[in-house]
Amino acid sequence: MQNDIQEVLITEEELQQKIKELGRTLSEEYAGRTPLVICVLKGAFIFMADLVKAITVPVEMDFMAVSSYGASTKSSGVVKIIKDLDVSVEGRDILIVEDIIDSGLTLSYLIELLRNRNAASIDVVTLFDKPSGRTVNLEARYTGFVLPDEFVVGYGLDYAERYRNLPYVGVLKPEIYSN
Ligand SMILES: O=P(O)(O)OC[C@H]1O[C@H](OP(=O)(O)OP(=O)(O)O)[C@H](O)[C@@H]1O
Ligand code: HPA
Ligand SMILES: [Mg+2]
Repeated sequence: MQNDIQEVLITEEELQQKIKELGRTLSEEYAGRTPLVICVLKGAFIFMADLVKAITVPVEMDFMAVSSYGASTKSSGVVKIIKDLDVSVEGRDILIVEDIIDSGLTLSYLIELLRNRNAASIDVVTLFDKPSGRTVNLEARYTGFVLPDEFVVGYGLDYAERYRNLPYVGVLKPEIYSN
Protein backbone atom coordinates (compact mmCIF):
# COMPACT_ATOMS: atom_id res chain seq x y z
CA MET A 1 0.00 0.00 0.00
CA GLN A 2 2.81 2.42 0.96
CA ASN A 3 4.48 1.64 -2.38
CA ASP A 4 1.48 3.09 -4.24
CA ILE A 5 1.99 6.54 -2.67
CA GLN A 6 3.91 9.13 -4.67
CA GLU A 7 3.97 11.87 -2.02
CA VAL A 8 2.81 12.34 1.57
CA LEU A 9 0.96 15.67 1.82
CA ILE A 10 0.01 15.65 5.51
CA THR A 11 1.66 13.48 8.14
CA GLU A 12 -0.06 11.56 10.92
CA GLU A 13 1.35 14.00 13.52
CA GLU A 14 0.08 17.05 11.62
CA LEU A 15 -3.38 15.48 11.33
CA GLN A 16 -3.59 14.64 15.02
CA GLN A 17 -2.45 18.10 16.12
CA LYS A 18 -4.99 19.83 13.87
CA ILE A 19 -7.82 17.60 15.09
CA LYS A 20 -7.02 18.47 18.72
CA GLU A 21 -7.21 22.18 17.79
CA LEU A 22 -10.54 21.68 16.00
CA GLY A 23 -11.85 19.80 19.07
CA ARG A 24 -10.91 22.71 21.34
CA THR A 25 -12.59 25.25 19.05
CA LEU A 26 -15.77 23.18 18.76
CA SER A 27 -15.92 22.60 22.55
CA GLU A 28 -15.94 26.39 23.05
CA GLU A 29 -18.41 26.97 20.24
CA TYR A 30 -20.93 24.40 21.55
CA ALA A 31 -20.53 25.13 25.29
CA GLY A 32 -23.93 24.74 27.01
CA ARG A 33 -25.43 22.85 24.04
CA THR A 34 -25.57 19.18 23.02
CA PRO A 35 -25.06 19.03 19.27
CA LEU A 36 -26.05 16.09 17.11
CA VAL A 37 -22.81 15.23 15.34
CA ILE A 38 -23.43 13.60 11.97
CA CYS A 39 -20.69 11.55 10.34
CA VAL A 40 -20.83 11.38 6.55
CA LEU A 41 -19.80 7.80 5.78
CA LYS A 42 -17.70 6.28 4.67
CA GLY A 43 -14.90 8.79 4.26
CA ALA A 44 -15.38 10.71 7.52
CA PHE A 45 -15.35 7.73 9.91
CA ILE A 46 -11.70 8.01 11.00
CA PHE A 47 -11.84 11.81 11.39
CA MET A 48 -15.12 11.51 13.34
CA ALA A 49 -13.62 8.99 15.76
CA ASP A 50 -10.59 11.18 16.51
CA LEU A 51 -12.57 14.46 16.55
CA VAL A 52 -15.25 13.43 19.06
CA LYS A 53 -12.52 12.30 21.48
CA ALA A 54 -11.14 15.87 21.32
CA ILE A 55 -14.55 17.47 22.08
CA THR A 56 -15.31 18.01 25.77
CA VAL A 57 -19.02 18.99 25.64
CA PRO A 58 -21.68 16.25 25.52
CA VAL A 59 -22.53 15.21 21.96
CA GLU A 60 -24.92 12.76 20.37
CA MET A 61 -23.85 11.00 17.21
CA ASP A 62 -25.49 9.59 14.14
CA PHE A 63 -24.25 8.29 10.81
CA MET A 64 -25.34 8.79 7.26
CA ALA A 65 -23.81 7.01 4.26
CA VAL A 66 -23.74 8.83 0.93
CA SER A 67 -21.68 8.26 -2.16
CA SER A 68 -21.06 10.06 -5.44
CA TYR A 69 -17.52 9.04 -6.46
CA GLY A 70 -17.73 5.25 -6.67
CA ALA A 71 -14.53 3.93 -8.27
CA SER A 72 -13.79 7.20 -10.11
CA THR A 73 -11.67 10.24 -9.19
CA LYS A 74 -14.52 12.52 -10.43
CA SER A 75 -17.90 13.08 -8.81
CA SER A 76 -20.78 11.44 -10.67
CA GLY A 77 -22.80 14.53 -9.74
CA VAL A 78 -25.50 12.29 -8.26
CA VAL A 79 -25.46 11.94 -4.48
CA LYS A 80 -26.87 8.58 -3.43
CA ILE A 81 -28.16 8.02 0.14
CA ILE A 82 -27.02 4.57 1.14
CA LYS A 83 -27.95 4.84 4.82
CA ASP A 84 -30.16 7.54 6.33
CA LEU A 85 -30.03 8.91 9.89
CA ASP A 86 -31.65 6.92 12.69
CA VAL A 87 -32.80 9.98 14.70
CA SER A 88 -34.84 13.11 13.96
CA VAL A 89 -32.91 16.35 13.39
CA GLU A 90 -35.91 18.58 14.11
CA GLY A 91 -34.92 21.42 16.46
CA ARG A 92 -31.37 20.05 16.87
CA ASP A 93 -28.03 21.82 16.54
CA ILE A 94 -26.33 19.80 13.82
CA LEU A 95 -22.60 19.50 13.26
CA ILE A 96 -21.86 17.70 9.99
CA VAL A 97 -18.46 15.98 10.00
CA GLU A 98 -16.92 15.57 6.54
CA ASP A 99 -13.52 14.35 5.44
CA ILE A 100 -13.29 16.48 2.30
CA ILE A 101 -15.17 19.13 0.38
CA ASP A 102 -14.27 18.95 -3.31
CA SER A 103 -17.05 19.86 -5.80
CA GLY A 104 -19.32 20.67 -2.81
CA LEU A 105 -22.16 18.56 -4.28
CA THR A 106 -22.35 16.06 -1.40
CA LEU A 107 -22.61 18.73 1.28
CA SER A 108 -24.98 21.05 -0.55
CA TYR A 109 -27.30 18.08 -1.00
CA LEU A 110 -27.05 17.10 2.68
CA ILE A 111 -27.50 20.63 4.02
CA GLU A 112 -30.64 21.12 1.93
CA LEU A 113 -31.99 17.79 3.18
CA LEU A 114 -31.39 18.67 6.87
CA ARG A 115 -32.85 22.16 6.41
CA ASN A 116 -36.02 20.61 5.01
CA ARG A 117 -36.15 18.38 8.10
CA ASN A 118 -36.14 21.54 10.29
CA ALA A 119 -32.79 21.36 12.08
CA ALA A 120 -32.31 24.36 14.43
CA SER A 121 -28.77 25.04 13.17
CA ILE A 122 -26.42 23.34 10.71
CA ASP A 123 -22.65 23.79 10.76
CA VAL A 124 -19.94 21.86 8.94
CA VAL A 125 -16.48 20.78 10.05
CA THR A 126 -14.31 19.35 7.30
CA LEU A 127 -10.81 18.06 7.70
CA PHE A 128 -9.85 18.86 4.10
CA ASP A 129 -10.98 21.45 1.61
CA LYS A 130 -10.12 21.49 -2.08
CA PRO A 131 -11.49 24.88 -3.20
CA SER A 132 -10.23 24.37 -6.78
CA GLY A 133 -12.74 21.51 -7.25
CA ARG A 134 -15.84 23.53 -6.37
CA THR A 135 -18.81 23.53 -8.74
CA VAL A 136 -21.30 24.89 -6.17
CA ASN A 137 -20.83 27.81 -3.80
CA LEU A 138 -20.20 26.30 -0.36
CA GLU A 139 -17.88 26.92 2.61
CA ALA A 140 -17.42 24.91 5.82
CA ARG A 141 -17.52 26.85 9.08
CA TYR A 142 -14.47 24.89 10.34
CA THR A 143 -11.69 23.58 8.09
CA GLY A 144 -8.55 21.62 8.94
CA PHE A 145 -6.37 21.81 5.82
CA VAL A 146 -6.69 23.37 2.38
CA LEU A 147 -5.44 20.94 -0.29
CA PRO A 148 -4.06 21.45 -3.80
CA ASP A 149 -5.92 20.29 -6.92
CA GLU A 150 -4.96 16.61 -6.67
CA PHE A 151 -6.89 13.46 -5.87
CA VAL A 152 -5.77 12.40 -2.39
CA VAL A 153 -6.11 9.21 -0.36
CA GLY A 154 -5.66 8.10 3.24
CA TYR A 155 -7.12 8.88 6.65
CA GLY A 156 -10.59 7.76 5.47
CA LEU A 157 -10.27 8.90 1.85
CA ASP A 158 -10.36 6.15 -0.74
CA TYR A 159 -9.59 5.41 -4.32
CA ALA A 160 -11.92 2.56 -5.40
CA GLU A 161 -12.44 1.72 -1.68
CA ARG A 162 -8.76 1.25 -0.92
CA TYR A 163 -6.21 3.31 1.07
CA ARG A 164 -8.72 4.54 3.71
CA ASN A 165 -6.57 2.94 6.44
CA LEU A 166 -3.43 4.96 5.73
CA PRO A 167 -2.77 7.11 8.83
CA TYR A 168 -1.58 10.04 6.65
CA VAL A 169 -2.81 11.76 3.49
CA GLY A 170 -1.00 11.37 0.20
CA VAL A 171 -1.15 11.37 -3.56
CA LEU A 172 -1.16 8.08 -5.48
CA LYS A 173 1.31 7.28 -8.22
CA PRO A 174 -0.35 8.07 -11.57
CA GLU A 175 -0.10 4.46 -12.79
CA ILE A 176 -2.50 3.36 -10.02
CA TYR A 177 -5.42 5.26 -11.59
CA SER A 178 -7.33 3.49 -14.30
CA ASN A 179 -9.04 6.71 -15.45
O1 LIG B 1 -17.53 17.75 -2.51
P1 LIG B 1 -17.72 16.47 -3.25
O2 LIG B 1 -17.20 16.57 -4.67
O3 LIG B 1 -19.14 15.97 -3.23
O4 LIG B 1 -16.78 15.35 -2.61
C1 LIG B 1 -16.71 15.08 -1.25
C2 LIG B 1 -17.35 13.77 -0.89
O5 LIG B 1 -16.84 12.72 -1.73
C3 LIG B 1 -16.31 11.67 -0.96
O6 LIG B 1 -17.29 10.69 -0.72
P2 LIG B 1 -17.59 9.48 -1.73
O7 LIG B 1 -18.75 9.82 -2.61
O8 LIG B 1 -16.30 9.07 -2.40
O9 LIG B 1 -18.06 8.33 -0.73
P3 LIG B 1 -17.15 7.65 0.43
O10 LIG B 1 -17.10 8.63 1.57
O11 LIG B 1 -17.90 6.41 0.78
O12 LIG B 1 -15.79 7.38 -0.15
C4 LIG B 1 -15.91 12.35 0.33
O13 LIG B 1 -15.84 11.44 1.39
C5 LIG B 1 -16.98 13.39 0.52
O14 LIG B 1 -18.12 12.89 1.19
N1 HPA C 1 -9.88 11.79 -2.63
C1 HPA C 1 -10.78 10.83 -2.24
N2 HPA C 1 -12.08 11.01 -2.27
C2 HPA C 1 -12.53 12.21 -2.70
C3 HPA C 1 -11.65 13.23 -3.11
C4 HPA C 1 -10.25 13.02 -3.07
O1 HPA C 1 -9.40 13.87 -3.43
N3 HPA C 1 -12.42 14.28 -3.46
C5 HPA C 1 -13.72 13.89 -3.28
N4 HPA C 1 -13.78 12.65 -2.83
MG1 LIG D 1 -14.88 7.89 -1.88
